[in-house]
Amino acid sequence: MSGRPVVGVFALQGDVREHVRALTAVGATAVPVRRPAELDDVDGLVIPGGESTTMSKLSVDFGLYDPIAKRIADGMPVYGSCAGMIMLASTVLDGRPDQQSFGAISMTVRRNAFGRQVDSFEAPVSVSGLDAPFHAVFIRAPWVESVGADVAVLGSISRAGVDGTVAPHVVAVRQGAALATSFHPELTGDLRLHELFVEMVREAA
Ligand SMILES: NC(=O)CC[C@H](N)C(=O)O
Repeated sequence: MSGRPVVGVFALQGDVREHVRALTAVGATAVPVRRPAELDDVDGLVIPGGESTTMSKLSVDFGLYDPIAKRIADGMPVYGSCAGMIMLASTVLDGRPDQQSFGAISMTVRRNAFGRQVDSFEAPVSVSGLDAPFHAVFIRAPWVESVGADVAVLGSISRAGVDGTVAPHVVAVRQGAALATSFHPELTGDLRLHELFVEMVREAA
C-alpha cells in the first residue's frame, strides 16, 4: 500500500485521543471505532490503554466484540497497549470471571502485575528492531507470563512484581500481524512503535 492506511482506534473506552494523535503523526488516517459498521473501512485496529474489564463488557454490549474477533481471525493487524494488550491475550490472569479477550496472541497475561496505581512507573525498555531503548510508561500494567511458540518476545524489563521479587518480565510481543505492549507509547512523544504498527498495516494491505 502506498497511500495513507486507515487505522481504527477502539473508542468505547480508553486513551483514544492519544493513539489517534500518534497514528496521524506517523502517516495513517486514524478513525475512532464505536460501532460495528465503523470497522468495515479500517485496515488495522489499535486497542488503547484503559480498563480491560470495561472494554470487554462494553464491546460485548455494543455488538463490537464479535466483529473485531472476526476481523482479527481474517488477518487484520492489531496493536494493543496495556489494557489493549490484555484484550489481545489468549489467557488473562487476575481478570474478572466474565472478562473476554480476543486471543490474537498466544500469551498468558497477568493484570496489574507490577502493582496498583501507586506502583506505576517509567523505565527504559530495549525493544527488538528499535535502535535505542524506548522510554516506557507503565500504569497498572500487565506483564506477559508465558507465550506460545509463534510469539516473538520484543522486550522485557527486570522489575519487582506484586510479590516483591525482582525478575525479568516480558512487556512487548508480536505474533504475525498482532503487536502488544504492557506500556503506553501513546503517552510519550516516541512514535517508533506506532511507526512499526503502521508499517505492519501497510504490509498486510
Ligand atoms: N493503563 C492501563 O491500560 C491499565 C490496564 C488495567 N489495569 C486493566 O486491567 O485493564
